[in-house]
Amino acid sequence: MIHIEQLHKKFGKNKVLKGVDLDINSKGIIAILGPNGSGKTTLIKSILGMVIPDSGVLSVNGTSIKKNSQYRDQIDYLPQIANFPANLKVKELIAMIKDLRNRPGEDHRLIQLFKLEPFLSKKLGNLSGGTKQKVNLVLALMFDSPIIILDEPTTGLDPIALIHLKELISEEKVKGKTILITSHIMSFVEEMADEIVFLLEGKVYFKGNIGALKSQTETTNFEQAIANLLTQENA
Ligand SMILES: Nc1ncnc2c1ncn2[C@@H]1O[C@H](COP(=O)(O)OP(=O)(O)OP(=O)(O)O)[C@@H](O)[C@H]1O
Repeated sequence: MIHIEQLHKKFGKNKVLKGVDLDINSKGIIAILGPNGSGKTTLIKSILGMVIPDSGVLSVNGTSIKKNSQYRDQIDYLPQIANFPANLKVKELIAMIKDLRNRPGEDHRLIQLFKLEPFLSKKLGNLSGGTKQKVNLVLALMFDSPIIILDEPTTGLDPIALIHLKELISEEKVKGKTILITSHIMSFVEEMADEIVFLLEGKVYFKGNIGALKSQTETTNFEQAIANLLTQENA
């Protein structure tokens, strides 16, 4: 489904990805974890064609993504920081994105779920951070694509919205989708993820399920297991 081989990316002298090898063939929820600045967003953006790697192989569904943009229609993406045009109204942005993707979207259900009706005629620049994130989620989840990539989806959400988000992600998983998620909220990851990919020093340092991670790091506490991975690296 997603095949990555020896992916390298540097920004100036900053070598961020230093030979990432990663195959994602399974359906379900894959959490991409790693310390701040470890290259999670860079990796995600490389898959999306938003960052051009310096070298390496990257293919989605068997087709190299080089000079190819068609594959992106198979992916729904939630960016970590949504830079919405401040003067646009929420309903105008939703209509614009539906128009751009030229596909019907399930926006009404998501608007209802996140109780966004009172905000539809408000300008994006006037919304709170959490409300902006709910709009971000509507835009990412309203299309029915087989691959979903969510960069820090829980940011700013209140507990009710977080419950709805978890339900939505679980529904997509049941439909047989592949869902890549980055998050620093370990309780969220432990509850949701089928598989962990841990980036460190520009490479995939660990890939496996939570049980394997816990046994490798000799702890039953997930947060501690992640901390132990880092200590193992420094040992
Ligand atoms: N467009 C860019 N130009 C220059 N440096 C960049 C650019 N994008 C990312 N970087 C650098 O690449 C490194 C990795 O950033 P990235 O956002 O991929 O990390 P991350 O693992 O997603 O971090 P976080 O957990 O903080 O979100 C950082 O040092 C960052 O400053």
